[in-house]
Amino acid sequence: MAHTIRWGIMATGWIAETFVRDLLKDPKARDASDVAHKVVAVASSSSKDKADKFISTLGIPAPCDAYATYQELVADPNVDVVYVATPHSHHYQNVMLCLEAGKNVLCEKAFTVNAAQTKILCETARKKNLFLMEAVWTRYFPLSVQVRELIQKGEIGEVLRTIADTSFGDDVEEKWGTKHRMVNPDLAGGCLLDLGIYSLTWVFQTLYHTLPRDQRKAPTVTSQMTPYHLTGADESTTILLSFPTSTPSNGPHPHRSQGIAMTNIRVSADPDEEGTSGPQIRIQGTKGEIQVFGHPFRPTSYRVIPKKGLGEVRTVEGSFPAEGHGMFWEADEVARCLRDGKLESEGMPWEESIVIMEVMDEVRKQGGLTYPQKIESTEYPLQL
Ligand SMILES: NC(=O)C1=CN([C@@H]2O[C@H](COP(=O)(O)OP(=O)(O)OC[C@H]3O[C@@H](n4cnc5c(N)ncnc54)[C@H](OP(=O)(O)O)[C@@H]3O)[C@@H](O)[C@H]2O)C=CC1
Ligand SMILES: O=C1OC[C@@H](O)[C@H](O)[C@H]1O
Repeated sequence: MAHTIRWGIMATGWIAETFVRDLLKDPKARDASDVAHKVVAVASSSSKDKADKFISTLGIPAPCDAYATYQELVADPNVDVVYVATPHSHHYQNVMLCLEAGKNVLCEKAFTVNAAQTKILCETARKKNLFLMEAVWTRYFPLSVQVRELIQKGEIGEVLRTIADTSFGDDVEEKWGTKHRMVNPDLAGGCLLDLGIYSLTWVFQTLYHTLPRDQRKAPTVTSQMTPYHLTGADESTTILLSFPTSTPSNGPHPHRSQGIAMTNIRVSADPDEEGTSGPQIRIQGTKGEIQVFGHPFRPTSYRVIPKKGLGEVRTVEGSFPAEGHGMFWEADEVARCLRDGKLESEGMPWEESIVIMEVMDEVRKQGGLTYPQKIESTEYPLQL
């Protein structure tokens, strides 16, 4: 019998729509018979009409309540878990609202504006015995799980370097202007928090998460940031991460590993959108390399290249069952965690979200990027 969870959706923007479309797909199409999803409530801070329209446009089956405030959503006793899909500037206030009301939460990336906010959210969830997860959906792709398993099995030896590039070649002024959340400092805009997080995801899930917990150590960070001339938010950021020595499971000598995480919204990592530029992620070990193709947030295939004489090159294609976007895998993880009484997901533990937020804090410090005091604040409640 499938364990069904009842979702409340906070906000009706682009990603909320994409996530809900995936929630409505039949789990059997992705071989998930143990969990199921229902969308029972949607809230829009703009108007009830907007929530109603969201429900009808997406064809969410009745009963599904529409609310004109987020407060009403978190007070709904039918909601098991809230999906927070507001801009990152608002995550701290919105997640606190959910937790204070006793709701479990899946919150979009970037989790918060800074690490201090993330720490308080995790502490609050722990105290209130509630589930909380940063929605880093890519980690739950079968492709990501397979890549992590290959690394842990020693397929490419000791992994010493990961290079990841999440970059869009946009006409920034034309496409994003000054008000869009991608570039608007009032909404914690900039490519680091929006896209750089995926490059960091690949660095962390290959060089950090694959180690036993007691060997995961925060990296040192060196970085460069280029501000967007119209708003000051970053339009380009490059980070060099150096992970401290850990005892390798498959090699005799302790080594440091390095990650290079790049993001840019003015030059693309895949200009012709055909993959001609090669992989956007390269994971390099002493016995070979794994290359990952497609956007780092939505990878489509990977290639294992053993060192000469150690085996054959092989390519593994991913797939998106039922023509989904790929967000249902993280939703299934939430359902399983709730079913099993877990407060956090092993795939994206609180501790790792905090370390990654600390890295981004340090990168912003080095690059001189600060956001308005209101959205950096840990005060709650605060009207933004
Ligand atoms: N996992 C992924 O692949 C993606 C994740 N994201 C993340 O999701 C979040 C939302 O992004 P996205 O859906 O693209 O953003 P949108 O601008 O499309 O939607 C954000 C929604 O948040 C609500 N909102 C509440 N307060 C504000 C405010 N002050 N300004 C703007 N919107 C507000 C609005 O919904 P309402 O009026 O209904 O309350 C709005 O529609 C971000 O944190 C982003 O990083 C985004 C894209 C992809
Ligand atoms: O999380 C994201 O992934 C997909 C991108 O298009 C989007 O800008 C970003 O927020």
